[in-house]
Amino acid sequence: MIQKEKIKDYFCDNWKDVVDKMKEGLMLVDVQGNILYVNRALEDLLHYSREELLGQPCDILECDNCFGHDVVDKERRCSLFRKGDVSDLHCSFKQKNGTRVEVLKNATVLTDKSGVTVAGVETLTDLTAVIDKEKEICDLRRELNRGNSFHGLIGNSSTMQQVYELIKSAALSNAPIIIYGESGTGKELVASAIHKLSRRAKSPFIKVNCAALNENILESELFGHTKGAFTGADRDRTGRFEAANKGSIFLDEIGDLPLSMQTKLLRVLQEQEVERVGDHQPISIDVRVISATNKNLNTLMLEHKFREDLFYRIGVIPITIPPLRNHPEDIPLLVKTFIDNANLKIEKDITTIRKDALDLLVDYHWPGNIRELINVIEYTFVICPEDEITPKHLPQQFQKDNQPAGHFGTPQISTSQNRREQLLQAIKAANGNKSEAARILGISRVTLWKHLKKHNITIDKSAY
Ligand SMILES: Nc1ncnc2c1ncn2[C@@H]1O[C@H](COP(=O)(O)OP(=O)(O)OP(=O)(O)O)[C@@H](O)[C@H]1O
Repeated sequence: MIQKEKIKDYFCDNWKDVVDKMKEGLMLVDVQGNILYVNRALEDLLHYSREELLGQPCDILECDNCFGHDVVDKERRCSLFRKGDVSDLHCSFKQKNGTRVEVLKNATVLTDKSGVTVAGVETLTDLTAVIDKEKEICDLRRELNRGNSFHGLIGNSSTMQQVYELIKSAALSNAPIIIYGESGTGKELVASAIHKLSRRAKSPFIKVNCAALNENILESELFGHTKGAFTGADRDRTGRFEAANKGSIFLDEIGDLPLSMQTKLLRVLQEQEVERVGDHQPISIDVRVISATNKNLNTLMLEHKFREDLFYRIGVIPITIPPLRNHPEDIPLLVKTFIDNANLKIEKDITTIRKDALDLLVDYHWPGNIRELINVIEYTFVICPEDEITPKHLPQQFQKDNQPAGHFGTPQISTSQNRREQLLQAIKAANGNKSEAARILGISRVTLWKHLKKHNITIDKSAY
């Protein structure tokens, strides 16, 4: 007991020394988002000294996944205090010299004994080494795929050859392109191939997911804003259109763009100028627009959810990517490629897939397309202890007593006997990382979390 008290006293007196020993960067902020404290690892990570940061608004660090601010009783309040906590958020911060560093952010709110909020604490884990490793894997993957791939797109069928021909001719023109295709068919890869083959290849390729950004921030994301344009706009910010100048902008999920933004986008495309929010000074831009959607824009237009004039403006060259079930002859090559890729990533030595297992994959209807096929191969890597994939290693929807596949046919955790076992194997393969485990299983993080709770599984991070 005495020992415990002593340790407690030690922590109370020396907590700063303790947090200075941490490998993760740590930052305390007050409710307005002003920096109260940073540890040594954060100084090292962002190349600022403690003195330079203390008292500054945390916006100085330009987190690209910032919680934002609310205004409560006319006072600025960091939105973390409304959200409560945030875990494993992949984001980037600006270092003092302007370079961005990728980190994993976790944050929570600290309250005193009476429940009054006192501060927010954020920890930042440097992802540079992980990203370097991913890049290495990507290069090796590219090397492996050379000869079999068209700018990252795999498939030699005549159906895919037609798509490649269309990409090549579309890349030569400057006209706006719209890419249609079901989810997981490779629309982003096609957009990036068009950019790489175009005269704009050396300029930026900027991606915007129109469905992922909330309507309030979409305008400033796309067109930028000036300091003071709205509460929380503490500095000028370049929009994505300006960032894409001389290059291409990829507007993914354009069918989800709110009507108000459609009108603004149309104006920008007509005038080839943007105006930052809070400023009426037009800025000329030279950007090639590539859009994509898995929605039927004709239906959206009939329902008055998509503007007809914008439809004609963005859809000068339509490219439709076929669903995987329309070119099953590509499946063996895709499977081989994804097995090679998974071997690099998961460090197993699975060399082949048995013919009966491959036949099952070729005969399947692939509602989630190539993304689903990748998930299936990664799933088999978790399950298969041998060097050959056989039907018993495939997920539930390929088993004889199969139940209907779930949304997009992703590998579902569905048989009660092996459910727990599957979860444990995926967690092990993911080294205890929940996002990775969810990805391996082809389910969302929230679904994984529910399964873990149901099966009473806790992840002991220290074991990895
Ligand atoms: N032909 C292909 N060859 C190799 N990989 C592919 C191919 N098509 C898609 N992929 C891979 O499948 C995954 C999904 O592709 P992508 O994100 O481009 O699909 P999408 O059509 O944009 O999907 P969504 O509409 O859901 O955003 C990615 O990992 C991508 O690399």
